Amino acid sequence: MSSVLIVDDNEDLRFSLSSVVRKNDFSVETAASGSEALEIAHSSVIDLAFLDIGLPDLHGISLIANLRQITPDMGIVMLTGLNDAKTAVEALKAGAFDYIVKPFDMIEFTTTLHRFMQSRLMEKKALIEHQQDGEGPLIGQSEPMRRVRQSIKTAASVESPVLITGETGTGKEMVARAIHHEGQGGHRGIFVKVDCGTLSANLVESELFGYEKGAFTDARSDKKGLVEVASGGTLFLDEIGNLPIELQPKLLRLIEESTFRKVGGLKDIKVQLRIIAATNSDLLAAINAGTFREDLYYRLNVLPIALPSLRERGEDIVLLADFFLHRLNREMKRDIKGFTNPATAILRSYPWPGNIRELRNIIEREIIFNNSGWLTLANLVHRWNSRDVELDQHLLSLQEMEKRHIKNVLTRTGNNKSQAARILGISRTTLRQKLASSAPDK
Ligand SMILES: Nc1ncnc2c1ncn2[C@@H]1O[C@H](COP(=O)(O)OP(=O)(O)OP(=O)(O)O)[C@@H](O)[C@H]1O
Repeated sequence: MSSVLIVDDNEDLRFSLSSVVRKNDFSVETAASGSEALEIAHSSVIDLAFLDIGLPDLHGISLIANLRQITPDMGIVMLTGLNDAKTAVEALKAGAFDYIVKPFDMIEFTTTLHRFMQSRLMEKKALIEHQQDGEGPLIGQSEPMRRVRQSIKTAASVESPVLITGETGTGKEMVARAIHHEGQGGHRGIFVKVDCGTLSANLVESELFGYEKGAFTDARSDKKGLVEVASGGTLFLDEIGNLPIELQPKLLRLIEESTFRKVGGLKDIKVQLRIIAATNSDLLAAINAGTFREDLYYRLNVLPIALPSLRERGEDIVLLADFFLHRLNREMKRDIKGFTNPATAILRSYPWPGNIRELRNIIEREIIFNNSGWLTLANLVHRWNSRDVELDQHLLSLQEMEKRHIKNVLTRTGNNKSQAARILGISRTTLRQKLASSAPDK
């Protein structure tokens, strides 16, 4: 939830404006004086402040400068008196986003509030533009996926942390995005992803929490961390098992107390955000190995969602394959008709160690090299390097050979089962069993 600050010495106005802000799903703080406002700005992440021009201790215009020193991109809307065009202009020059002339009605106030929040959302989205892939519908009707959908609904309706587990490529990030979009955060805030596995301990800390000017040699100015960028939205911590142990207490504090400190910072900053973590490693084993804190694990694991592997998802495999084919056809301006029957059988029996990501990539490659209009997945067969799969293949072909051989012998003997059994070297009962198990539809 984004945060709004109302600064006015009139208590009634503070009360009515803050209830309008709350009704619009933003969180709100109020201050009756300039000094109170500065105190709040020091200790909370504020997106937008409405400032009365005539405060008891400070002129509104000087307060703009002071607030902007603390949070350079805080949006400020000046509440000016009638016929005070000069102050309004001064406020805009000092960096205010807009001004509203008193007495104003609540529609004007709400419109200004939304106009600013909308532009703030766009700015934040631009900051993390490179992260916007991974959007799209969550495909799947299998029983395990129905349960996952139910968990997404539950998670979206509360604010507690969520821990998503599952093999690589099973859709952990997609599920995290779905929770964000269905939940509160989706209306107002943004989804910020941090890959804990790709940065060194030092970098993760400043990337996550930001730093203050002078925190280290290169820190020539303050830098916002991703926690602050995600304020009002969702922070997605991917590969949480790789979060350096020395940073784990800082994350625990963020979850438990909703506060953090920038690198080199002396004050605690309050922030409202939703935390979703994901991992494909065994966190309990990491706890035993001393690389993951048990208290953090239990704090994150309030709402666990375990994603099934693709091979456990039955008919979803074919649904997903059709979905990717359809989408890639459109994106690549191709007109591939579908999968051949043997290719569909391969889709169902391949173990998909790389799960949905692997399925998508294979289909994409097949489309690129396809000239016939139907995907055969011929390359996939060659690429199968898993021994189990090869074994499965041989077993399947042996079964097939046995079936054909029995059929041949029966034809030669005019369907005489006793004679056929003798030739085959098996009993009549075994022959009957084999015939039953290789019935035409099997
Ligand atoms: N249910 C789904 N429907 C459609 N596409 C999906 C689904 N689940 C995953 N995908 C697609 O599969 C790919 C991998 O998904 P995602 O990145 O969410 O997996 P992950 O579990 O987070 O992977 P990793 O563990 O490697 O980070 C993405 O391209 C995603 O769009």
